[in-house]
Amino acid sequence: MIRAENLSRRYGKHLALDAVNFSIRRGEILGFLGPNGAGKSTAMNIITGYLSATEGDVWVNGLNVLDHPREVKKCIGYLPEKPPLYQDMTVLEYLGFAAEIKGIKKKAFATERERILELVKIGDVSNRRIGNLSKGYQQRVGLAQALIGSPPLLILDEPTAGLDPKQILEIRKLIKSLGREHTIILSSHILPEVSAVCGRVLIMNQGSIVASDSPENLSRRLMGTGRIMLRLSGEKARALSVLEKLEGLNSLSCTGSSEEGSIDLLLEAGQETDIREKIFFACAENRLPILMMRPMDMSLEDIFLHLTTDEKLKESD
Ligand SMILES: Nc1ncnc2c1ncn2[C@@H]1O[C@H](COP(=O)(O)OP(=O)(O)OP(=O)(O)O)[C@@H](O)[C@H]1O
Repeated sequence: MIRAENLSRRYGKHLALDAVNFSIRRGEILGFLGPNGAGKSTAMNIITGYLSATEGDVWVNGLNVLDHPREVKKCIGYLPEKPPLYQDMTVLEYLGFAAEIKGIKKKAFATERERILELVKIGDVSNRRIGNLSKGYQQRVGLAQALIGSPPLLILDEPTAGLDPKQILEIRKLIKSLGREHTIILSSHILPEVSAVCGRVLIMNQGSIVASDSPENLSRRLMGTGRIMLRLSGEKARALSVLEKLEGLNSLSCTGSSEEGSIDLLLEAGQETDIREKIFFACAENRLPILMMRPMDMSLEDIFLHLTTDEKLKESD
């Protein structure tokens, strides 16, 4: 559905997008995830044709965005970070206006209007002035505008920004349901958002893509069995002397004691190294009963920080 090759964008001297490559299959819900300034909006604006790339190409539905701007725009429903809603118009007036701008005939719009109002659940406010609606409702109106003309591709820039927790859940649910009929790209700097909604995540940082995978695979890949929490019954000094001899162990520390006569330990091995069996046999041979052994999961939050916190970022903090 979308293919981007070597996309770069400079703003003056600043390289906001640095030769990124990605593609999106039809039917995917893809999340652009990254801290502020990572280049998410820039990438989205290039795909939609609102911004030109300094270098590189994007194809939407096989059409080069630069060569076929009108056709490409027709395939895309775009919800910018700050949707240009006219506060003095009623919802219906605004949607009619948006349809007109998209070149959709009045008759065609009239037939899809009810479906869209129903889909984004704004039928009950359709005659109210946009300026009087809550932020959540305004976001729905923005989404309704993007859905006019049934574009196969939806691009949603920070669709839940500024909403309260209840509104966030509702919009996420709505986006998920839209995913049945549309290919969707959404950007977010909120991790739970992308893991809740997206099938695949592109993690961006400082204009580059630092990871691309499903939320589950990202967790699995980085989680590994590298860090293990262990609770043993026995004496601390003896436990440490047995465990520190383990092959493949990078670090060992005692984190306290949560049961009488036991000791809690944190063991770290290399990312790809599974030392659980070694721990078991070493403890068994030395008569140190294992009360608990648990690999420590790396949350998507940890992964994100791991991938996006580098020396450059630390310097600028
Ligand atoms: N019109 C512009 N002129 C100059 N610099 C810009 C312009 N637009 C964006 N930038 C810079 O380009 C970089 C990428 O911005 P972009 O808006 O794409 O990031 P983002 O990941 O969408 O961030 P956010 O979540 O804050 O919207 C930032 O450093 C930003 O300051």
